[in-house]
Amino acid sequence: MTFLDRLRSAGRSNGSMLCIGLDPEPSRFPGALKGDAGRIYDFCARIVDATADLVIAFKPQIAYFASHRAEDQLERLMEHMRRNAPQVPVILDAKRGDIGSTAQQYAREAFERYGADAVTLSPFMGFDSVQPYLKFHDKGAFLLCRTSNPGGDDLQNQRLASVDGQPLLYEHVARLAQGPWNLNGQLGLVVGATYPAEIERVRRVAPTLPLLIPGVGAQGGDAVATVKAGWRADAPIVVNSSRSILYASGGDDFAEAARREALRTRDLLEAAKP
Ligand SMILES: O=C(O)c1cc(=O)[nH]c(=O)n1[C@@H]1O[C@H](COP(=O)(O)O)[C@@H](O)[C@H]1O
Repeated sequence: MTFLDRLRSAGRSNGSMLCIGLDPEPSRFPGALKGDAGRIYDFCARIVDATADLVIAFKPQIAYFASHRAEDQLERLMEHMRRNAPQVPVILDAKRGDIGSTAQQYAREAFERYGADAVTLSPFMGFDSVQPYLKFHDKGAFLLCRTSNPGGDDLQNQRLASVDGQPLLYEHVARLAQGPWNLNGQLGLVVGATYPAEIERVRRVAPTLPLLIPGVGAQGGDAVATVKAGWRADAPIVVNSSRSILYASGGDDFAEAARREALRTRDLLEAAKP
């Protein structure tokens, strides 16, 4: 089964395009867990167990684990998700990007060490920095295209006078991912929910790619406009929300509160389908 098949299957069975981002920040943990980096696994596993029937994917962000020397807890969490939510694909958010020989190591880290189904990558260093990930044929890779942050403008919105049609840089990334770089149909794109008009422009260039769309919830992206701009019956969109779900409650009911917020967000997204 390819990554895209797994994504479609989870989207169908859970009736969802919501992805929950696992960005554990111990200082924001509730009750007895507060401040305890040794409980990152416990916190995330509770969230996963409370929401696995509501999501199209989970997206752990590697920095939230590595900065606390908690890679072992990320390994345990990946195993936990494989065991308890095997139908839900896991996107490791690592935003890697390096020369081929180093990229091979990053690919092994994501797909062999952590067993992720897909990874996020920066396309800045070009095709040979992406290719090592594509050798894992059943895995996926999302290339940063039009990111959700304001500084995304600095480079991604530059016009490329040297390329036919003079596209913006992010449109060129979308064109490469839809066409020549997508050797085995493993690529997707990251576009921010904070810029729905740009999602529409990306969709014009990349009509069939899966889109990972972070920025609803804490970053204030418009969930309804996002779905209207990006949703296609045959190309899944994966709309990520992290903080507003993880920290929906600061109390011991955090998992139940996360479930309520996930349900609300899932239903809001589903209702916006054209
Ligand atoms: O690749 C990403 O996931 C990503 C790309 C992007 O353009 N913007 C963005 O916020 N993200 C990630 O998505 C998550 C957003 O978290 P919240 O703002 O708390 O929902 C974080 O893990 C970010 O690192």
